[in-house]
Amino acid sequence: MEKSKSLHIVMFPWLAMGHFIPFFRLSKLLALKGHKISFISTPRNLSKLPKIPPNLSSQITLISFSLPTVPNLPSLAESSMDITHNQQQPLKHALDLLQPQLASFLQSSKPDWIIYDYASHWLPSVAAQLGISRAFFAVFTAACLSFMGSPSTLIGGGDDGDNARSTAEDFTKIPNWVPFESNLAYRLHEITKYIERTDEDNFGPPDTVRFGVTIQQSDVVIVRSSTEFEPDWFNLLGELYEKPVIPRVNSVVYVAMGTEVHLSKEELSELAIGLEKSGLPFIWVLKNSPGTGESELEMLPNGFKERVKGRGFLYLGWVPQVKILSQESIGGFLTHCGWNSIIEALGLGRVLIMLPMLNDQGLNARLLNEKKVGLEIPRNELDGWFTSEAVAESVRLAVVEESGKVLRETAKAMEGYFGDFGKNDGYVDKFVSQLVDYRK
Ligand SMILES: O=c1ccn([C@@H]2O[C@H](COP(=O)(O)OP(=O)(O)O[C@H]3O[C@H](CO)[C@@H](O)[C@H](O)[C@H]3O)[C@@H](O)[C@H]2O)c(=O)[nH]1
Repeated sequence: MEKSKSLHIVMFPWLAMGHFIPFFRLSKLLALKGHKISFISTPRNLSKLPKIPPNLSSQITLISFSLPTVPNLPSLAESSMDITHNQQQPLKHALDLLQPQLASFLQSSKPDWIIYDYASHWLPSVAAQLGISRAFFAVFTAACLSFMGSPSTLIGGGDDGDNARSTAEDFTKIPNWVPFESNLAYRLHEITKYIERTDEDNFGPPDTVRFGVTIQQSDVVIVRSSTEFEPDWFNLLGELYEKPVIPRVNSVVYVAMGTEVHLSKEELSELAIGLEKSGLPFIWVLKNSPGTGESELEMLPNGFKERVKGRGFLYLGWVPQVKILSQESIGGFLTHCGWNSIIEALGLGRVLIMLPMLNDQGLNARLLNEKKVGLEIPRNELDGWFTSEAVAESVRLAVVEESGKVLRETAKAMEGYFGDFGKNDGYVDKFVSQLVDYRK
């Protein structure tokens, strides 16, 4: 198995403890997966971070930039903790002046990704010009982000006049883009404090614009919350942002049936409705059907794509499967049980939801079922028929329900067998030496 490429990822949180901590935790999780992290902040902020665990010290580099001095900001202040509520804007002024240092760091180090916060709204375009992939890591709930609205609402002006908010009262109303019952709105006293700006606060754009531009110019938005906890809000957020919104818990189901299996229209439909009923986010790889010339995407039930918008991502054609499976947010793999796919998934400790169709796949499924690294979707033994309920229940059990915990843990333990590249290297060495001996 090819090891997924080790990435160089730059992290740049907003200057606040409530932001460094989740950014640092995410850095550790990514470093544990073998990726290199450059964590950028200012000297006093970096000194407040927890110690980097010894096993990750070679993976995470702390990069210190001095915070430029600006009017109205106390000299030693480097984070929101060090200042009053009214000094937030000067702190953002200082942050904005870090732009040239960030730009030259990115230019010289050429990372694969940069993960940033809402305040550095100038950073996505700097990264884009350098060809660096961009993720906004939002340390807020999907409900709060949905309440704030789409990037164009946040940026305001132009084409979004109807949704523009100008007075504090506007924030006490449930937004008209929320399509379901909700009581999510501010109380007047809460918002008055938030939108209050003092005279010296007029440097740089307001937070709404910082958020809007950051979201608009990112490739993906990572949300530090869970889709099981707030499924409706995650759905809405995907629609508002029109880009992948990745929850930070492992609940995304990756669905792929290899290169040879072609499902019938009826099977595709049952699978689609099952994924919809599961309520979980999913990434589904679809193929062209050589027989009919129709693609699987065209064969999906009417209205399905619209109903799962923002939660279900459908790809037609070839995708980098190992790269997708290695994403932190993947919670399970709905698979046809092709042996390559199984090795890849278990090498990354992903629990399996099995739907075998051809060749060795049925036997693979029996073996894997016995090993308790996943479960088979219940079928009619004679004709193989499965229902959307069976799909939804199996997916939920494997990925999120308490009763599936043992399957998830057993699958995770398989990383030791299939994901140990050192061991794999050892096998290859042994194999090569056997080849040499045999030739003698
Ligand atoms: O969009 C795609 C689709 C596939 N893959 C890769 O292609 C390979 C597919 O292999 P596998 O999962 O084994 O699926 P199939 O090619 O469908 O499987 C055939 O080959 C297997 C190995 O012999 C058998 O177990 C199966 O029964 C047989 O159908 C894997 O490495 C995937 O990661 C991608 O990277 N991107």
